[in-house]
Amino acid sequence: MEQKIRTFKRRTMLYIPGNNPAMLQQGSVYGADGVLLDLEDAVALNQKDAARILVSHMLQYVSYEGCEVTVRVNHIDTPFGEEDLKQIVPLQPDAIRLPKVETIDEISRIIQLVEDIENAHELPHDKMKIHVMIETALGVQNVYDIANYSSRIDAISIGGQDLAADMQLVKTNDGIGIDYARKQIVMAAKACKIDVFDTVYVDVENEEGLREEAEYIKKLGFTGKAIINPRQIEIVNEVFTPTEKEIRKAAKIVKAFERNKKEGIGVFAVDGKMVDAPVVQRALRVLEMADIDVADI
Ligand SMILES: CC(C)(COP(=O)(O)OP(=O)(O)OC[C@H]1O[C@@H](n2cnc3c(N)ncnc32)[C@H](O)[C@@H]1OP(=O)(O)O)[C@@H](O)C(=O)NCCC(=O)NCCSC(=O)C[C@@](O)(CC(=O)O)C(=O)O
Ligand SMILES: [Mg+2]
Repeated sequence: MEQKIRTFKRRTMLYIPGNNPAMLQQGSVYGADGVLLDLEDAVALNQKDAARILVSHMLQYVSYEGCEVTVRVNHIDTPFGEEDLKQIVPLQPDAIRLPKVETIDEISRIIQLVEDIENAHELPHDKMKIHVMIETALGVQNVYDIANYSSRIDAISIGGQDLAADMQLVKTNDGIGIDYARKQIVMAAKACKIDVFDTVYVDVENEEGLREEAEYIKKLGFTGKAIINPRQIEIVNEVFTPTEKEIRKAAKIVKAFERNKKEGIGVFAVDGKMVDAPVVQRALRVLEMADIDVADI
């Protein structure tokens, strides 16, 4: 299977309401790895057209340098979804994020429409990536087939607020109700070798709670997390950035691996712990996340 894991950082993706010019203008200055310009649930129904126009202007005239720019469009079956795609796709943001995808039929219709629009504008099909959001019980059941549908899908994410609503549960800070879905979605992403993003943490004032949740979802295997406020960036970035200790350990493993490889040794011990190929692979990932070139260690 084609290897699709991205090599650059995607720790934090900051949602910005698509009808808020000030927030849209300054969204990339806070240090998030990406911005999510939102036409969907952050925008009231009577603001949908205005938001689409504003986001289109921002994509053309604001420099989001250093940030991955993703636009979340409305669902294809709403009165706004098709027009969102018609206006946004020609501007080719780095990615579009598709909310509440539930079936292969939906994803196939959306990708067909995206590619029809690209054809009409003589645009390539391999530049703008597609992120799929899983936000309903049916979506969770179909997640692997959806994620695996097209090589343009390079990330999936869980929408915890909508999923909790669909499951008719009260979303608690410990995330128990959506835990199965988180794990299922991570596993589907890993099987497809694509990135996977966690849902937002809505309690903006609760820094400790955010840190705990970020640490938990990192352990589950998430690539990063959607966030809603600039104050959340530093905490999540920190959790997803390797510590000095982790970097030193990873460098030691990789160096030992290089030494042993020359002598034909594939399994050995570092500080009393067995090291074999998967351990080396994880150590390399730590160095990659810390922006350290193996040649420099
Ligand atoms: C939460 C709050 C109201 C708090 O307001 P506050 O007023 O207390 O904010 P303050 O901290 O005081 O702001 C200090 C300074 O930062 C600026 N500033 C704040 N937020 C900024 C920002 N986002 N972007 C750029 N700038 C920002 C602000 O303008 C000010 O600038 P300045 O005046 O110059 O000092 C505000 O942040 C906000 O609206 N957030 C975005 C909410 C949003 O997009 N929701 C939809 C996406 S979720 C969803 O749909 C669920 C999901 O689909 C998703 C999934 O999980 O993926 C699912 O189903 O789960
Ligand atoms: Mg949602």
